[in-house]
Amino acid sequence: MSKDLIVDNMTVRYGGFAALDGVTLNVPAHTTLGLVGESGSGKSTLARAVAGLILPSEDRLLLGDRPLAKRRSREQRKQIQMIFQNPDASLNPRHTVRQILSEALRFHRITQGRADTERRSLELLEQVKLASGSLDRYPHEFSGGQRQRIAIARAISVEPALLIADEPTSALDVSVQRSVLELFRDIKAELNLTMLFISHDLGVIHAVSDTVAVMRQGMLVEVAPNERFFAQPQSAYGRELLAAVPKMPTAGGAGGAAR
Ligand SMILES: Nc1ncnc2c1ncn2[C@@H]1O[C@H](COP(=O)(O)OP(=O)(O)OP(=O)(O)O)[C@@H](O)[C@H]1O
Repeated sequence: MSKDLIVDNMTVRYGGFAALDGVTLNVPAHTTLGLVGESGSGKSTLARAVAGLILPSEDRLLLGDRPLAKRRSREQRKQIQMIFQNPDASLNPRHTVRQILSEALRFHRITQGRADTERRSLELLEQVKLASGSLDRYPHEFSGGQRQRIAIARAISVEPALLIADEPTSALDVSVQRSVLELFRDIKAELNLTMLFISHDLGVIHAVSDTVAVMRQGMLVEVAPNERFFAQPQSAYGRELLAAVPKMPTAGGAGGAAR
């Protein structure tokens, strides 16, 4: 079940340096927050801290009405799944797709028994538009876009409340990027997910986000509804980012079409 994400005053320090400096944001259930900002602004740090992969120095973090513990329980780990720029980060190269999916399904007790796991694995492949024959293949036998689809199948297999995608299309070429963005749009609609979607590419952010958050030097400088941000950014830095894009995609282009 999809849930609101509430990040209240989150700070992450590396030594004396605050990579994340008192970030507060709210992602309502069933919506996608697109997080944009230059390299080093703290986007991945925020994603990793929300996912529980790094420990914030200070914060209050809620998913639904439940605070997330510093040491996450199995249930809490299940509720937040993450997709990385490089799908290989979450795919064991020595495991077939069947093993990758069944391991996640069994660990989080989503399915019971071999037949149930097989049935659900096939459903997942269909959901991410991969052929059923993919189950017996290894990650290296797929293209980069297909591997990202396997990583997405693995992430949604455990029925998360929140999906975090950190530059999930940045390593893909443009045509593949578009089809993976369409997949994100489809699964968000089908599964009613809450999503935190990170990209330095404003076209991608325009395509997937309900709300846009702009990050700079570990702080949020603007949070606005998608249309409003792209029509009239309020922050000087938001205006700078938009001005740096040669030409925004039109309704028929990658941005508009994948919405
Ligand atoms: N483990 C670490 N130790 C020390 N500093 C770190 C560590 N991880 C990140 N940083 C620093 O924290 C800041 C934010 O990094 P982060 O990766 O979150 O930025 P980002 O916006 O995701 O950048 P990019 O778009 O390049 O991935 C950067 O200055 C980075 O050098």
